[in-house]
Amino acid sequence: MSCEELTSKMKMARQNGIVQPLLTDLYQITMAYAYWKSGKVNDVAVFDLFFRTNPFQGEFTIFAGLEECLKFLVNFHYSDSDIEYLKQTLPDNIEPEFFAYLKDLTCKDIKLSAIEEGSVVFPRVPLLRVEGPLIIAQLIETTLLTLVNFASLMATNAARYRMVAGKNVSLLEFGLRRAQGPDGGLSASKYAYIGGFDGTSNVLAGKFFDIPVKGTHAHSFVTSFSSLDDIHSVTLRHAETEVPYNLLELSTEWRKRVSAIVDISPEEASDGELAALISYAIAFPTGFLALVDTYDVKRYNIQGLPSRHRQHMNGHSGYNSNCGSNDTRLLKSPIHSTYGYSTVERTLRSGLLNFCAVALALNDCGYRAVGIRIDSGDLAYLSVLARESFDQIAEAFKLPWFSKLTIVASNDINEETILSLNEQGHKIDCFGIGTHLVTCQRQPALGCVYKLVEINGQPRIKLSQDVGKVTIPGHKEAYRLFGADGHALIDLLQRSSEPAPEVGQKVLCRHPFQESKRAYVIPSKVEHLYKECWKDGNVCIKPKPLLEVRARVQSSLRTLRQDIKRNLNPTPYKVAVSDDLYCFIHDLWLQNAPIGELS
Ligand SMILES: Nc1ncnc2c1ncn2[C@@H]1O[C@H](COP(=O)(O)OP(=O)(O)OP(=O)(O)O)[C@@H](O)[C@H]1O
Ligand SMILES: O=P(O)(O)OC[C@H]1O[C@H](OP(=O)(O)OP(=O)(O)O)[C@H](O)[C@@H]1O
Ligand SMILES: O=C(O)c1cccnc1
Ligand SMILES: [Mg+2]
Repeated sequence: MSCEELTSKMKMARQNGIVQPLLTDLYQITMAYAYWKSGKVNDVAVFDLFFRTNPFQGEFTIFAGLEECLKFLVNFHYSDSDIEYLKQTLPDNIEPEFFAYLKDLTCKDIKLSAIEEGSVVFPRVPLLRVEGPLIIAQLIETTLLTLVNFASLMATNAARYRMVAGKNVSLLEFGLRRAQGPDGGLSASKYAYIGGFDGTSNVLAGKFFDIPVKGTHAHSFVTSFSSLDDIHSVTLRHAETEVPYNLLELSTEWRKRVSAIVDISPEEASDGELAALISYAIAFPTGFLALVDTYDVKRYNIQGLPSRHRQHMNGHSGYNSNCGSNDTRLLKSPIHSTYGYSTVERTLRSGLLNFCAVALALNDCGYRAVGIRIDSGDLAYLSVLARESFDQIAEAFKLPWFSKLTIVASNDINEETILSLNEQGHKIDCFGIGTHLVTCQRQPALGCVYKLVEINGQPRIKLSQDVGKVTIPGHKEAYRLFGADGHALIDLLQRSSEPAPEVGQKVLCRHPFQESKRAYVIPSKVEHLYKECWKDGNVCIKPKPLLEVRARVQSSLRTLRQDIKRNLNPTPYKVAVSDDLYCFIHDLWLQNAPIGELS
C-alpha cells in the first residue's frame, strides 16, 4: 500500500471524536501566537516525548498510543467553529491574520519518528521524535502526551497483570463502571487488550476495536427473583432432538441428587437463586456462566439479623476482617461461625448447589454449562472448594467435562492479590478485573513529557537541580543492543550524525550523567528503535491490527531478562549514551550552567 493510500485509510479510520486540535492546553495556543508575533513562523524544532521513571515500581514500560497519534496528525485541522471559539476566547488584541494562519494549519510539515507500538521501552529513551515547524510541533504537544501517557500506562499495567497471572489464565477487563469517565473506560479497554487481557465487558470497545466482549451477570439478576414462582417459562428444547424439557423439574431433581454428593442440604439453597439460574440458563443454554455468591453468609443469612449479631459474625470471620488490607500474612484459616459452618464454606453452599443442579439439568437437554463466577470471600479457598465439588460430580455422574468448568473470580483484584492467590494455590481459570486495572490505582500517571531538544539546528538542554530531569539535547537515534544470549542488554542513544552501532563491534556505552559508569558492549544484534511514521503529510507505516500489537507486547517482553521483569526489586535495565553524545551533553551543560559567585 502506498503512503497516500495508508493516509486516506487512516483518515477514514474511526477516531475518538474528542481528539481534535482544541483538545489541548490553552498555553499551546497562546505560545503559538507569541511565536507567530515574534517572527518564529519558519523556525524548525525537534521535540522528544519521553518518560523519566517506569511505573508500578517496575523496570519496564509498554509503549502504546501511536496509532491514535497518527490519526490525530492525519486529521489535524481547525474547523470554522474552532476558529470562532478561539476568536471569542483569546484576548481582543490578537491579530486577525493569526486566525487565518491557524485556519490553514495542517501537520504536513511535521515528521514523526517513533518506537514500534507495543514495544518495551525505558526511561529517557524518546518514544516519539517530532520534527518540523516550531509552532505546529508546539501546538500538538498536549494531545500527543494525552494519547501516549494513559495508553502506555494502561498497556503496562495490563501486561503486568498478564505476567503475574501466567499464560494459562484468562483475564477479562470489567472496569468501565469504575473508570475515569467514559473515555478513560474506553481507552482502558483498548489498552488492557493490547497489554494482554483476553476480552472486555465494554461493548462499545468491542465494537470499535474488535476486542472480544465477554461477561457473566450481576447480583441484581439473582436478587430480582425471590421464589420458584418467578420463573416465567420452564421449558427448554433439547439441543439436538428439540424435545421440550422442564428445566425446573430437572433442576430440582438434580439438586436433591447433588446435595447428597457435595454434602449440602437443598434447604440451604435459595429458591430465588435457583429461579434466577434456571431463567438465565434458558436464556443462554450455551453460555451458562453463573454468579454463585449472591446468597452468602453475609448477604443472605446475616443481613436479616440485628446489627449486634452481624458485628459478632464479621468479627469472627478470620478471612473477612483481614482480606480488605490485601495483606495475606494476616489471612487466617476459616473458622466456624455460630451456624456450624465456616464463613467461607457457607458462602458458596447455596450458589454452588444451585449452579450444579442447573448445569446437570442443562446437560440432560444436550448443553454444557460454562462455569461460575465468585465475587466475594476467600477466592483461593472458594475456588478450590468449587473445583472439588465439580470433581466429585464429574466422578459420580461420569461427566468428565464437569471437572473442567470455568471458575471466574472477581472483586477488587490487583497484582498483589493474584500473586498471593498463586502462592496459596487456587483453581481459578479467569480473573475479572476492574477498578485497580483501569484506574491504574497503584500509579495513576506515567509522567511522559515533551521537551524541546533542538531549534534551527541548535541543540537545547533543559537544566535542573535534579539530574534525572536534565534533558538529553539534540537530534538523536536510539538503538537496542542485544547480548550473546539473545536478551536485550542496553538501549543506546546517539547523536544522529554518528554511525549506527554494528553487530560484533565494540561500543562504549556511558551513563548519561555519571562519568564513572560506562561499559563496552559487543552486540549480537542491533535494533534501530525509530521508524519514520509520518512525513510530508503522509503516514509511512502500515497500522497493525490490535491483535498484532498485542502479540508484539508479548514478543517484546520475551526479549527482557526475567530479573528485569520480576515483581519484587527488579533489576534496572540500562539506558546509555554514546561517548560522543556524553561529551556533547556535558559541554552544553557547562555552556548553559551559570557560574556562581561565592561571597
Ligand atoms: N485468598 C485471598 N488472598 C488474598 N486476597 C484475597 C483472597 N481472596 C480474596 N482476596 C481479596 O481480598 C479482598 C476482599 O475484600 P472484602 O473484605 O471487601 O471481602 P468481600 O468478601 O468482598 O466482602 P463483602 O462481601 O462484604 O464485600 C478483595 O480485594 C479480594 O480480591
Ligand atoms: O472489583 P473490580 O475489580 O472493580 O471488578 C468489577 C466489579 O464490578 C462488579 O461489581 P458490582 O458490585 O459493581 O456489581 P455486581 O453486582 O455485578 O457484583 C463485579 O462484580 C466486580 O466485583
Ligand atoms: O460480566 C461481568 O461479570 C461483569 C461485568 C462488569 C463488571 N463486573 C462484572
Ligand atoms: Mg461485585
